[in-house]
Amino acid sequence: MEARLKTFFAEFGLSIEREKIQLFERYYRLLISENEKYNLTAVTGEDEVIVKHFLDSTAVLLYRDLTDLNAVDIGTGAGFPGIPLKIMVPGLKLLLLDSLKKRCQFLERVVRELNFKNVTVVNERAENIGRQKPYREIFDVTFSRAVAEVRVLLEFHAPLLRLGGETILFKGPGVDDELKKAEKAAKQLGMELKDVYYYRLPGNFGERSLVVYKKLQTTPENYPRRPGIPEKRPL
Ligand SMILES: C[S@@+](CC[C@H](N)C(=O)[O-])C[C@H]1O[C@@H](n2cnc3c(N)ncnc32)[C@H](O)[C@@H]1O
Repeated sequence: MEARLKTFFAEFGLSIEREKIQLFERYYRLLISENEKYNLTAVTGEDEVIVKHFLDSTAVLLYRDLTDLNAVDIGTGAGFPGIPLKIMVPGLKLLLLDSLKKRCQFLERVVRELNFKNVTVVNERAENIGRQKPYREIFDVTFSRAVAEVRVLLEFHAPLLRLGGETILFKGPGVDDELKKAEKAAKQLGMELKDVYYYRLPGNFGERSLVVYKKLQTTPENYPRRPGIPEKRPL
C-alpha cells in the first residue's frame, strides 16, 4: 500500500512523509476490519479507498494551509474528510461530529489507535450542537462531505463558524444549481460564497469541487432550527 499511496499523492500534487503513510495504512486496516460491524463504507478496494476517500479528503490542502486551525467536520461518518486532514496536518484541532452512535464509536477507536491529540468525537446532530454555547461561533473552519445540499449545510455550519471563518463543502463537479438555490440561505445566515475550486482525482476516479463560504455576519440566534427542519424546509 505504501507505494500506491506515494504514487497517488504525488499525482495529486501533495507530498507525504513516511509517518503519515503509516498512519493511512493503519486507518485503512481499521476501516476494512471494522466495516461490517460499524457499516462504514461501500468502497473497500485499496486504490478506491486511497483515491476516493483519503486523497479526496485532503483536496483542501491543494488550496490552503490548515495548520493550528480549530476545525469541525460535520457528518464525518467514518472520518471523511476529518481523519485524512488530521493525518496530513498534525497541528489541526478537530471536532468530529456525527449523529450515528456506531460511527462515533469507530472514530473513538481510530483516535485512540492512531494516537491523535486534539481530536474530539461528538455524537450529536448538527442542529443541536449549533445551539450550544461552547460550540457556537468558535471554529476557524468547518467541513462537510456528502452530507446534504448546500443550503441545508449552511444552516448547520454558519452557527459554529467564527466571524471571518470559512466553510468548505466537498461536492461533485456540477454545483451551479445547488449554489443558486443556496443564495437566500447564505444571505440570511451571514455567509458569502468566496470560491469554487474544481479538481480531478487521479486514476480516472472523476471530478470534484470544493465550495468555500466566508462568514461575514453573526448568525441570527434562531438558527439552526430544530432537528430535521433544515432538510424538510430549507431556507
Ligand atoms: C453519506 S455519510 C458521509 C460521511 C462522510 N462525510 C463521507 O464523506 O464519507 C453522511 C453522514 O452524515 C451524518 N449526518 C447526517 N445528518 C446529520 C446531522 N444533522 N448532524 C450530524 N450528522 C449528520 C450521517 O450520520 C452520516 O454518517
